Parts: sequence; C-alpha cells; structure tokens
Amino acid sequence: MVCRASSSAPCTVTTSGWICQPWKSVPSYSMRSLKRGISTESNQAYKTAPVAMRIYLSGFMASGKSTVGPLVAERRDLDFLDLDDAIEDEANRSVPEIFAIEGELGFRQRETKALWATAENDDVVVSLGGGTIVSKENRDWAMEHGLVVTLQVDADTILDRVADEADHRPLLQDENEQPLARQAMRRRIEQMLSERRAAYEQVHAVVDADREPDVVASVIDEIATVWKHRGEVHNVG
Ligand SMILES: Nc1ncnc2c1ncn2[C@@H]1O[C@H](COP(=O)(O)OP(=O)(O)OP(=O)(O)O)[C@@H](O)[C@H]1O
Ligand SMILES: O=C(O)C1=C[C@@H](O)[C@@H](O)[C@H](O)C1
Ligand SMILES: [Mg+2]
Repeated sequence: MVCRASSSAPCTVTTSGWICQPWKSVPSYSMRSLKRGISTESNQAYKTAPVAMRIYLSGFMASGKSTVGPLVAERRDLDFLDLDDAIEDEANRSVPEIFAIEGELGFRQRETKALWATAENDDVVVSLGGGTIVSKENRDWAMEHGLVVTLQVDADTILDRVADEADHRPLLQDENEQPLARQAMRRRIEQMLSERRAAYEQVHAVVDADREPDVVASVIDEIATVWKHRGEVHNVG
C-alpha cells in the first residue's frame, strides 16, 4: 500500500490497498459544484443540501471500467452510465465506425460532449472511455464534477484481457482495421500506457484493478464513502 500524496497534503490510506492523492488538488469550488440546486454561497444552504455522488471510473482499455462500474453502482444504489455506450447511442454508430468515418478527432469531440452531459445526473457511476481523461480539460472537468478513480492494470493483464476483444477497440487495430498481432499489440499497449500514465495518475484515487471485479468494486465503494464524508466536512467547516 502506497500513499503518493505529498507530505503536506491531507491523506487517508485505507487497509484495502488504495492509493490516495493530494485532496487539496481539488479546488474548493469543486465541492460547491456538486451541490444539487444550490445557486447561493450561503453556508446554511451547503449544510442542508444533499451531496451529489458522481463517480467516474477511468483507466486504460480493458482495465475493467465497464465491468466494475455496474457493481459499484449496485453497491451504492446509484445509476450507471457507460460513456462509450452513450456516445454510440448518440451517434447511432459503433465506436469503430465513428473512428472510421469521423476520425479520432470526431470521436474525441463526441466524447467530451457526452462527458459534459453526465452533469445532468447527480447520482451516477460513469465508466469512462479509456482515453477520456487523457485530455487535461476533460480530466479537470471530471474532477470538478465528481470523484475520479483510475483502475490500474499492467500491460500483461491488458494484453490477456483484450486478446479476443480487439475488434471493438480501434486504437488496438492496424491500418486495415484488423486486431494487431500479439507482439505489435504489446508494443502499442506499452507505448500508450507510457504516454498516458501521468494522466491516469492525476486523479483522486488509483486502485489496483488486477483483482476480482467485486473486490475492485468494494475498494471503490470504500473510497467513495471517505470522499463523501470529506465533502460534507469541507462544506460545513
Ligand atoms: N477484474 C477483472 N478480472 C478479470 N477480467 C476482467 C476484470 N475486469 C474486466 N475483465 C475482463 O476484461 C475485458 C475488458 O473489460 P472492460 O470492457 O470492463 O474494460 P474497459 O476498461 O471498460 O475497456 P474499454 O476502455 O475498452 O471500454 C472483459 O472481457 C472483462 O470481462
Ligand atoms: O483508450 C482509448 O482511447 C479508447 C478506449 C475505448 O474505451 C473507447 O473510448 C475508444 O476505443 C478509445
Ligand atoms: Mg468500457
């Protein structure tokens, strides 16, 4: 168990192996934006307002976001939304079709719009796409609107998990839209992981996701409880 928060940052490390981040990196106004229907800065309003619970699951392709998200939602009695599914529904096309027809840029624009739309629901677990929080703008937005947790897995685990599934992940395909061969796939995964690692780690918490989905969900549930409590303390203080 590692605590990566700087020594000056408040930090809670639980017994279940999650890594906490410097909570002070969340701007104080972020907590205000979590208040349902509150447009005033009155302290009294903060004390009585229900606290929103939006949980954003991030992490590399096949880290388990879509698998674990519904389990977290069930544990906390929250709605569930898969951002890739929402993008497909809105576009009426699959993710590979969007990449093929509109390019990655077109996909990223749709992704950002779909992310913003999640603010309409105060009580939701959102499984993000693997690249959603790579953009600093998306990452900052998500961190201001909810708890952002990265599911962390290594390249070997990713490789095993995507072995039969690369057909719906365009970034793991070759120029002919065929899944990369295993060695080329491994190189692509390692390269993308190294490019994205910093972004995946600059969130509220990073969880070891190379465990049973239900175990990963229970750790995230625990993090959400601590986070919610901190929000209340912050706002009544
Ligand atoms: N904790 C886990 N243990 C074992 N297998 C898992 C685990 N989590 C997910 N998987 C498997 O890995 C594959 C990818 O999982 P999933 O689709 O949930 O990943 P994802 O993070 O949503 O990926 P993407 O970013 O591409 O949407 C699936 O076959 C799923 O069953
Ligand atoms: O890692 C990524 O950039 C992606 C992951 C998937 O979830 C999809 O959002 C899409 O294939 C892009
Ligand atoms: Mg997914």
